[in-house]
Amino acid sequence: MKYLSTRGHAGRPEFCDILLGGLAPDGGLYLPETYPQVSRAELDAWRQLSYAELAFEILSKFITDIPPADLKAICDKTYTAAVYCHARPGDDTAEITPVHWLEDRKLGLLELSNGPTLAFKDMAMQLLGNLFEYVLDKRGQSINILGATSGDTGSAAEYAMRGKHGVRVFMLSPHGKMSAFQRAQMYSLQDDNIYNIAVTGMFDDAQDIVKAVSNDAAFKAQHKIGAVNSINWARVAAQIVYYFKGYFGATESNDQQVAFCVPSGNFGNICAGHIARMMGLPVAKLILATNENDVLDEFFRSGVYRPRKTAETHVTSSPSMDISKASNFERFVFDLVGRDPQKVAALWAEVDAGRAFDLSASADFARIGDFGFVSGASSHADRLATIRKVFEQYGVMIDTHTADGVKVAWERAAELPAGVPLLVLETALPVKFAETIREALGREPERPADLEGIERLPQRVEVMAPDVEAVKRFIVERVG
Ligand SMILES: Cc1ncc(COP(=O)(O)O)c(C=O)c1O
Ligand SMILES: N[C@@H](CCOP(=O)(O)O)C(=O)O
Repeated sequence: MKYLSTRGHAGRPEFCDILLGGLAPDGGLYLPETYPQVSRAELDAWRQLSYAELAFEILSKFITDIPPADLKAICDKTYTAAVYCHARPGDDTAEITPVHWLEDRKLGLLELSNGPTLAFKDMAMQLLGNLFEYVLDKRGQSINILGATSGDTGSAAEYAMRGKHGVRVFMLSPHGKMSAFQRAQMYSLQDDNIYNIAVTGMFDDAQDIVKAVSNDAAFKAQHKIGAVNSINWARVAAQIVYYFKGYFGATESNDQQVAFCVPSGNFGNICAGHIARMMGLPVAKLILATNENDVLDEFFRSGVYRPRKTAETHVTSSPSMDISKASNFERFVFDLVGRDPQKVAALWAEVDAGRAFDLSASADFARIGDFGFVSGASSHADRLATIRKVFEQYGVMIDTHTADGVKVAWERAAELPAGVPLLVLETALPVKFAETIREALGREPERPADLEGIERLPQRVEVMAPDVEAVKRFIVERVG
């Protein structure tokens, strides 16, 4: 499988090169030259598979430069019940990502947050940790990962990369904007290969720094800079598996369709759903849910993409979705405009100059319905009401991001064809956002025993202005 850049760069790398490279040299994002298709016979054969087996089948379609036996071993090593051990009490722990029905076979949660850091990122990030180690060992190389987090990517990446040979992680987080639990998860790590930098800005400032460093080809090559954010295709590829697993969990036959509602920020998770649908997974609708930072909801309703500036980005009680410039949206727009890299490059020249673009009158936007997206937004009050309602009606405690999803799912469910089950992707567990859970329910969230007292551990973090050169200096001083 060869890959191309959304902005047209001529190289046609294979998977292992883009795993280590992250962003394309022209600043675009990598996508497969064509989306592999899944046949009915494959769907029939895959229905019974475990998560590890399914991941292997799907990833084999995208990764053709790792021998199948090695890829199988990496999937088996990654997806074990011991790693995904934070299941909701009473759920089938052997299944790794079970569906927890709220309304029988109608509305359910796809439990993706049972991994080490209690967020959906773990499912993909644990695989990336093992893929990096495998490829670096084979090539005798090392990598310095520069990442940005609004709260969950950071800890998921750091837990996945701790102790991996040849890997250092430099993670930028928004100073003072994450929950106490999220800060503790990252900043309490004392491993030699983990560096936390809190920037005095929002996630988008941190992500801009990551892209600026990555776009400095000489610095990137000299200091072996890599990425773990969903700008790295490997993250999106690993996230595609969620949708197939969710489909099999929610349906009884491959004649059925399913719908997904996805709490969204950087558009990485739902982008994987879009690709699963393009591969032939029977997905009736992809429902995108935002919080008060509603740039993406605005686009799907109006055709106008208007990234907000830092000062206009709200600090909310679903902080991991406090994103106003969604990196992966570029991947979707590439498909929307007929995979025309010149059009994408022109649109992102506007975005990079701090401006909006408007596709509302274009023939491309006229086809938006073909992609199955609908959207909605949620507020702090909605979040509290949804957390309460789900707890009172179904006895289930959900986190603030999942609550944004459930709120929008309820709003849009009536538009689905009759009999289509709707899964909300559970993107984190409630203990990560205890303050809001207390506000909603007047009680403490459930806390896994192994994460008891994490907020009291000593923390190690460097606070810095959002300055590309300062971040580069920090890296150089540590890697030599
Ligand atoms: C808990 C949670 N929910 C939702 C999101 C949004 O996902 P994405 O950025 O892939 O759209 C994130 C961030 O990735 C997250 O951490
Ligand atoms: N929501 C994420 C930020 C987006 O990160 P990505 O790695 O999925 O691109 C976070 O919680 O850090």
